[in-house]
Amino acid sequence: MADSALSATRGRVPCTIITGFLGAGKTTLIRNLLEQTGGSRLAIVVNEFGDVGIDGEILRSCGVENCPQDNIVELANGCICCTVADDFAPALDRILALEPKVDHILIETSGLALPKPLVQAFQWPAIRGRVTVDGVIAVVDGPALAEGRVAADPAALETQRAADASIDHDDPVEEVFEDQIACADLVIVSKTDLLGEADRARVEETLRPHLPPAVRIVAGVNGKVDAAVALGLGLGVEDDIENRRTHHDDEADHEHDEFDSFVVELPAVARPEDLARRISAAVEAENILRLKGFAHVEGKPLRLLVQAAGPRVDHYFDRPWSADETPRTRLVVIGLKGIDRAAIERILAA
Ligand SMILES: Nc1nc2c(ncn2[C@@H]2O[C@H](COP(=O)(O)OP(=O)(O)OP(=O)(O)O)[C@@H](O)[C@H]2O)c(=O)[nH]1
Repeated sequence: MADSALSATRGRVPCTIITGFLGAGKTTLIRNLLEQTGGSRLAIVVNEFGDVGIDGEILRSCGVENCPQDNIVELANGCICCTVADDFAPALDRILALEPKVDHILIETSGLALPKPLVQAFQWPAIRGRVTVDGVIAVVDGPALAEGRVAADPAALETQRAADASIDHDDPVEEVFEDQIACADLVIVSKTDLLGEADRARVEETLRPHLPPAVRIVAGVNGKVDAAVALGLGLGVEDDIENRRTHHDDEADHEHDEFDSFVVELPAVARPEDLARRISAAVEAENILRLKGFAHVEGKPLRLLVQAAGPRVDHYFDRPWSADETPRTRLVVIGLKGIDRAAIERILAA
C-alpha cells in the first residue's frame, strides 16, 4: 500500500466511509485494511444498529499497532445517519485531538444506515475544514444478492430499473441496499468464495446498471482487497454527494422504524455446534436479517463469537474472558418490524 496515499489531503484528514447491508462483510474488510496499512496511523468509527457493540470488540481484538484501542470509537444503539450531530461530530473531535495525529479515518456505518446524510455532514462548517470524504465503499454480500435476500429477484429488478431509474420500492431492505450502492465510489462484492462463476457474473450484471461507469466493482474474499484500491481515492465526495439520487432524498427526516432489534440472553451452552444449530433453525423459521453476539461455553475460559448473516452461521473463540467480565451469552437479533421475538427466543433457548 502506498502510505503516501493516506497522507492528509490539503491539511484535511481523509475519511473512508464503508457502507453495506447487514452482515455484508464491512468489519471483515476493515480488519484486512488495517493489516495492510502499517505505516499509517489510523482511527475507526464503528456504528451499530443494535445496542450491543460487537464490531468494535472484534476490531479491538485485532490488536493492530497502528490503530490502538483509543483510536476505535464505537457508536452503538442507532444508525449514524440519524445521530450525526449528536454522536458522529463529537467522535470526530475526539479522534482529531488524538496524539499522534491520525492519517486516515475509516468509518463503518451500521448495515441499516444511509450513507448520504453522513457524507452531507462533511459539508458542515465545523467539519468541512478538518476532514474530507476520501471515498465511499459499498460492500455487497454476493450470495445475498444472488439469492434475492437484499434485492428481490435481481433479474426482475434490473428490468424494472431499466424502465424507470427512479422507481421506488416499498421493500425497506431493498431501499436501504439501493441507497447504499447509489452513494458508492467503489463496490466490493464479498463472499465470492461461496458463488459459482455464473452467479458471480450475474451479481456484477445486476449491480452495473445502478452504478456510474467510473465506479469499479471488485471481488473480495474474506475482506482481502488491496488497500491501494480502496484507500487514497482522494475524491472529496462531500462536493459530489448531491448528485447521487437515493430513495430518501426528499425526506427531511427519515426513520429506521421498519426495522427492529433486541438482545437475547441465554444460559451457558454446552457446545458451540449446539448454539449454531439453534441459530440456524431460528434464521430458517423467522425472518432474521442479522444475528451476532458472544457466548459462554461451559467449562471454556474463551469467549465464543457467533454470528449469522442469512443462512450461514460462523463461530470461533476470539479471546479469553477477561478477569472483570462475567462470561455470558448475549445475542443481538435484527429483523423487520414485527419480527416474532417470542418465537425466536423459544428456538434459541430450546
Ligand atoms: N465465506 C465468506 N464469509 C465472509 C466473507 N466476508 C465476511 N464473511 C462472514 O460474513 C459474516 C459477516 O461479516 P462482517 O464483516 O461481520 O459483516 P458486517 O457487514 O460488518 O456486519 P454488520 O456490521 O452486522 O452489518 C461473518 O461471519 C464473516 O466471517 C467472505 O468473503 N467469505
